[in-house]
Amino acid sequence: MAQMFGFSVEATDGSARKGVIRTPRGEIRTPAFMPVGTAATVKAMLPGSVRETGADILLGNTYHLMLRPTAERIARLGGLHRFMNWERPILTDSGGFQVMSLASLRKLTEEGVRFSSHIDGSKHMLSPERSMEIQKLLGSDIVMCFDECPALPATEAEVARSMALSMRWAQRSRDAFGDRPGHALFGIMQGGVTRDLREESAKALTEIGFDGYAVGGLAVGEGQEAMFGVLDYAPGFLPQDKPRYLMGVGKPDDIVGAVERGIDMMDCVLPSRSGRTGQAWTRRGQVNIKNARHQDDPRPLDEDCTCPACRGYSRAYLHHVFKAQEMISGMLLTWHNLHYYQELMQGLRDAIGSGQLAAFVANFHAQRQAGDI
Ligand SMILES: Nc1nc2c(CCNCC3CCCCC3)c3[nH]c(NCCc4ccccc4)nc3cc2c(=O)[nH]1
Ligand SMILES: [Zn+2]
Repeated sequence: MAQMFGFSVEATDGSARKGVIRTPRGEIRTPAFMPVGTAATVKAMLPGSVRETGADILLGNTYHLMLRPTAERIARLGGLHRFMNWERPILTDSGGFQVMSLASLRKLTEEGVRFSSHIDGSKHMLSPERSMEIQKLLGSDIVMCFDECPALPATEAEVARSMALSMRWAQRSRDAFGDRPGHALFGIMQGGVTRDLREESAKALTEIGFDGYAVGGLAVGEGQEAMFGVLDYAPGFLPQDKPRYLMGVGKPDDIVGAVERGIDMMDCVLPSRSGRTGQAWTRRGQVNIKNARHQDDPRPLDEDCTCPACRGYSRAYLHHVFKAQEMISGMLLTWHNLHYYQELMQGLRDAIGSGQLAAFVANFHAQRQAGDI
């Protein structure tokens, strides 16, 4: 029997679930945070270090890799896992979201999106079929449907039209994906902040049938309150025996709130991107290490953290290497942030497993102070 893709829920606490996704390349403990490896690397991290932080899976991207070095070249070299020396699961986004936020001269039609590369201006096209082909060439374990995420502000009519297009593209993605044992295809729910549209989108995706379902169209500027408002009902519209993936989220408190509302997987550039700019996330809140108040501070970022940055260095040192723009600065803070995010996920998994999520969440908020700590 070809090794399959499967999801099992081990425990629940309210709407939250603790589970595991089984893939031929390894297991993914949920709720899971997926570090982002945009250009076939989690910036400033070796793959072994990403694993040491506790990550079971990381993200790749159709848009960036199709432009450079191209999916065909990566396929010729043995696929993305071999290419970037990460043999565990990889999820790739379908490219639609990045085209709309990064490419120039974009032309959106029923067929797909024509655009010019933000790297060298060359002309490209993405469609459900081409996106499936690229993700297959990359060899990703979890493939995302090619969708359209409407930019805000958008009227309800525009959101409805965009959602309908994404549902037609979801069917075309499903048809083009074919039958690939051990590989998964996830649908992406759209519908903005409108309950009826979200329900309609969930129904359409469930009828097509996917191995997992993402909640898309959020974390696009609507704010945490509106996002949680949607998450109060949207995950419940999706099959409860399949993983639910909230795309592009988020800050630690966004993650906690999403898990409470039934989300199993999340990805965000925040911990790595902000780490490179000197922004550390800790259990007691944020530390902007470039702030002069840290230049004589002998304490670690976080006394309770066991990451290399916190065990080997003072805030004074981290402040220094950021001011001096030394490469080690981004390495240490990225490692710390990814380590903190994975520790948060482990805490959430343990709390759900022991029916203590409410207490965990209360303690999470009680420890956090506003401002720079
Ligand atoms: N298909 C698709 N992708 C979406 C994404 C990209 C998720 N990350 C992919 C990852 C692949 C590798 C390259 C990087 C991206 C989203 N990201 C956000 N918010 C991010 C909000 C944010 C948060 C922190 C910093 C910047 C932006 N909303 C999203 C909605 C959608 C969506 O509906 N459809
Ligand atoms: Zn640390």
